[in-house]
Amino acid sequence: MDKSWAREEAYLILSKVISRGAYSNIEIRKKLNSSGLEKLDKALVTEIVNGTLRNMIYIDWVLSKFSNIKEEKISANIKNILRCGVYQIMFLDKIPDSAVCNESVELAKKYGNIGSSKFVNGLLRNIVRNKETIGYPDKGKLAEYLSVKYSHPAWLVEKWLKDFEDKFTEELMKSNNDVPPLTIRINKLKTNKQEVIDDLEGHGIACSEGLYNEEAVSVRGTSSIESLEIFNKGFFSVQDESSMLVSKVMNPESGSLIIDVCSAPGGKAAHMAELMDNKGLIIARDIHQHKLDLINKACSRLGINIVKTQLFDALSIDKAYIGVADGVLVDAPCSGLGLLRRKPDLRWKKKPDDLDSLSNIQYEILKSASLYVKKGGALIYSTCTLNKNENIEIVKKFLAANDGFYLDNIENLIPQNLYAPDAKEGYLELFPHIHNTDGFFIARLIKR
Ligand SMILES: C[S@@+](CC[C@H](N)C(=O)[O-])C[C@H]1O[C@@H](n2cnc3c(N)ncnc32)[C@H](O)[C@@H]1O
Repeated sequence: MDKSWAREEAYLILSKVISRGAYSNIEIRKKLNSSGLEKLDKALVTEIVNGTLRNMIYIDWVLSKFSNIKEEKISANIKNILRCGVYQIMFLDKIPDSAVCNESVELAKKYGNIGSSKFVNGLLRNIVRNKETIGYPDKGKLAEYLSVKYSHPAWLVEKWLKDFEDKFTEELMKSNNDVPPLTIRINKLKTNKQEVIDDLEGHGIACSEGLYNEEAVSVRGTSSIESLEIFNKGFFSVQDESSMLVSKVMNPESGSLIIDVCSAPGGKAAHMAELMDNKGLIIARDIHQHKLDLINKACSRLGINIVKTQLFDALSIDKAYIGVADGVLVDAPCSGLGLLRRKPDLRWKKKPDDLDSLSNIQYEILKSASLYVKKGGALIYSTCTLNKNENIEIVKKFLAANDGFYLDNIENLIPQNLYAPDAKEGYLELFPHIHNTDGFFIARLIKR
């Protein structure tokens, strides 16, 4: 297949994501499943789309340094063609710069006009001539320097510089630009780890042990693991190791009653059912019916029948379950700042206001959910974000108003090799640059 076609596909996906707010992972999957691209071309499309999105603030900074036309006067199509071009020039070795310039010019003729194609030609060739000396903004203005160098929005960099040490913030941002590992969770109800590894390796997929969880396997060399027969047979689920640790911290006993108040698409509910040997009852709730359907589909694939889905708003109180659950999981809707390396478009879709509104909802959900926990039962609060106001601050606020709960030492529930300095205090934080997992927060509270 012609490489230029792959790069045009990348530009079209990128335009949809940037200009029309589509989700990059969904658009990439849709396009690649329907196109006749070969494996290597698919990898190139994915790399250009995700790489451009990950590095967009830096790319726009480079463009602004060399463009003689103000950014707001450049049409969206031309801006996106330029962004793809600059990404390939600055970050990819495998495509000659001259080919990138020529193809960007052709795209500009097709999706712009002759005038804009001349502008693209001049601008990109100028960047190619100067690419070794472009550099970054002055390090003296640390927030601006980090924001441009690692392409994170300035408001987020400023926030993290307040919450964490400078070096910690830089390392976190750097690792957000890495391609994350793909991890699967073996379903012990149907198979064992070796059987899955043998099958995957037979398909040319490289496997290695997970870092922390015995049921985890890290896989490389595939973009379509969910199309394999053993996936359809329910032998495994795709899940990051951070998410697996939530169910470990719940530590549900076989035969127990668990209420998962924000459960779709059901990754943790299914994992808890596997840990419970499919015995007991897990009530899995969400406010979206179409998302509950995903849980039912996953459970039926995995051979799980103890998960009962219910459409229910976690902000409401269900009197039928007051004080009866052995465990309640609040895997709260959150700003998702722990997923920036997995979802490259998230960093510029989030706005600072989103964070404040979420923390109120999270607190209210935790308050309602706590009512279902029986004496001695566990209340787990988790998020996939790195924002203290949505994490430990929510737990502290809850404890200040509810002395019937206390934070429980989780040292014996988590793997020995997991760096978790706050485990004794009842919670843990995971960071991509420290743990090589998604960013996560998990706390375990017990009802007195
Ligand atoms: C972080 S996700 C849960 C992920 C899930 N626990 C898993 O492991 O697959 C948060 C979920 O909360 C749901 N949600 C948001 N607000 C809710 C509410 N008020 N009541 C119930 N569910 C809610 C969202 O639809 C979303 O599916």
